[in-house]
Amino acid sequence: MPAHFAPSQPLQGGPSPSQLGPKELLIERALTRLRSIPNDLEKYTFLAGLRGRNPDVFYGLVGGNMKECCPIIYTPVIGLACQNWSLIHPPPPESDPTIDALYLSYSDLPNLPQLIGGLKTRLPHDQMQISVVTDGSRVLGLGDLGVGGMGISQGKLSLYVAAGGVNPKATLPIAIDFGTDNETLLADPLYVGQRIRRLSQEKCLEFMEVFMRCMHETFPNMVIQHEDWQTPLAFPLLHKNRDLYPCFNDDIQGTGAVVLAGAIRAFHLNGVALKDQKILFFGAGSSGVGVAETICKYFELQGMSEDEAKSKFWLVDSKGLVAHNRGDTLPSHKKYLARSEPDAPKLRTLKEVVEHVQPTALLGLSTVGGTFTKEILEAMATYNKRPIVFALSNPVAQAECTFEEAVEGTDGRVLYASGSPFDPVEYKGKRYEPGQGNNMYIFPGLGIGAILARVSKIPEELVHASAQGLADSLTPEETARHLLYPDIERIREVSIKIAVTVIQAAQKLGVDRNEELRGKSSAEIEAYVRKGMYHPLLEAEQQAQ
Ligand SMILES: O=C([O-])CC(=O)C(=O)O
Ligand SMILES: [Mg+2]
Repeated sequence: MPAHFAPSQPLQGGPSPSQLGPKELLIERALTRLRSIPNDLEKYTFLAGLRGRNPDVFYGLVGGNMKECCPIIYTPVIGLACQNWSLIHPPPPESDPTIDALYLSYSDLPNLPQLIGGLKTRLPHDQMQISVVTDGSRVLGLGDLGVGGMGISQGKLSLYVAAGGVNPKATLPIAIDFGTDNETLLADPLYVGQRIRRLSQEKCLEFMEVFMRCMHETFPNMVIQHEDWQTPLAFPLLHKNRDLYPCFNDDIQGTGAVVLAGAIRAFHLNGVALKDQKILFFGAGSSGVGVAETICKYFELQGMSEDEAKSKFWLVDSKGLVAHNRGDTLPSHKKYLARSEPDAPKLRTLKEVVEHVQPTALLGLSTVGGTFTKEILEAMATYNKRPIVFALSNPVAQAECTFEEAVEGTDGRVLYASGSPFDPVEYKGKRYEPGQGNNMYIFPGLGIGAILARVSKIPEELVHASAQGLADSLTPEETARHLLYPDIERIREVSIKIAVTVIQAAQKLGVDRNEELRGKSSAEIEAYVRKGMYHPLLEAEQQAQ
């Protein structure tokens, strides 16, 4: 498939929205229409169409109604959209110069310098700020969805705008078609990607090396977010590029940071000293290992030696406890936190490991729904006054347990977070509120901070700073309610706080290139961040960017 551009959909006839009243009225009308649509996928296509036709109204609507709109434009409904991408993705009209989606494939490799270089004149904003790039090989917990991964790139960028205040014109979603190993897509004549098997890891990395170089040469200040790459590509991409370009992997580092922030709160609330925490991970892919290593590093920063910090972690994968003496060859990303105790090879199931370790915290990043059974939850409640249970796999059906199951299994004592949204629960006459440990709390703030500081790269310290910024962003009222994360409706304020923390960390490390911000106080940096943000309700000429 050659590179092609899929611009936003033009309005078909009729008066333009600007003739229909002020933006506030258009937003109210769109919200009323949205609420009248009974089907989730139709709600998604309605909002995607609105984003193309009138970004200000779309972002005004989303920004003012985060709780209601996020589950549609993002997890979980975005998963459904990616699964149905061939039926719903907008066709690429030749004439519209606005680029809303860029598809590339391996056959573009010889022309990448011209193709990417040429974007500079074709894109609507000469200062592109952020791109989210996927190959769709591991979309949420849904597996290989081929070019359907474009939905994720667009969904993440919508949150960059709504939550992080990035100018929508400065965002570029990219899906790279390296084929697919999804049998259903391979057999589907309507599939919009190439119906070929996935290319080798070597070919994908060869392509990505040129891609990253061309992107950086064309847009030197652009932050690139790698999203939903399967583990064997995610780690090499991160390790090869993190010291060369301003880039990060959202599943490894963004998820790592958001879970760390929730864990900092949970460790405080369960009242167990850090040195006595025992953390068990179910799932040892890119997200599981990314989160475990982020929390492990935090323990070191809190004064533990590396070995002591590592001793607090257990990883479980489909073969049981991850251990050096298990008898199989461990992939490199699993080695760092692999155990060595002599009885490790005997522990083959999650239940066996839970009973053996008696963890204070059980974190699920397995993509296998329902694996935190009633028995396991009840066991966690016998070991702990306040058991920490994070069911982080996405979307909803992949969550290791629902919030209701966690509350019932622990008699209401659980400290719970999930990746996808769950409703509050009434149990024995009391109302309980879940936390949503989704990287959406991190990447908009980390990204806008990195963009505004014009960082040359994104070292791990910046990721840790974003987690700290998030953990510090709860209001006294949210803290009193024992919440793990702030209210999602405040996500812009939270992102501003994270951005300031990230900018200051970048200055401390000397990876910032924005001289205008050097020597400024927190309050001055915050004012700068606020001023640099896109506000959908302001007219174009009032926008700073
Ligand atoms: O997109 C989300 O909701 C969180 C995430 O990165 C993933 O599950 O891959
Ligand atoms: Mg992801």
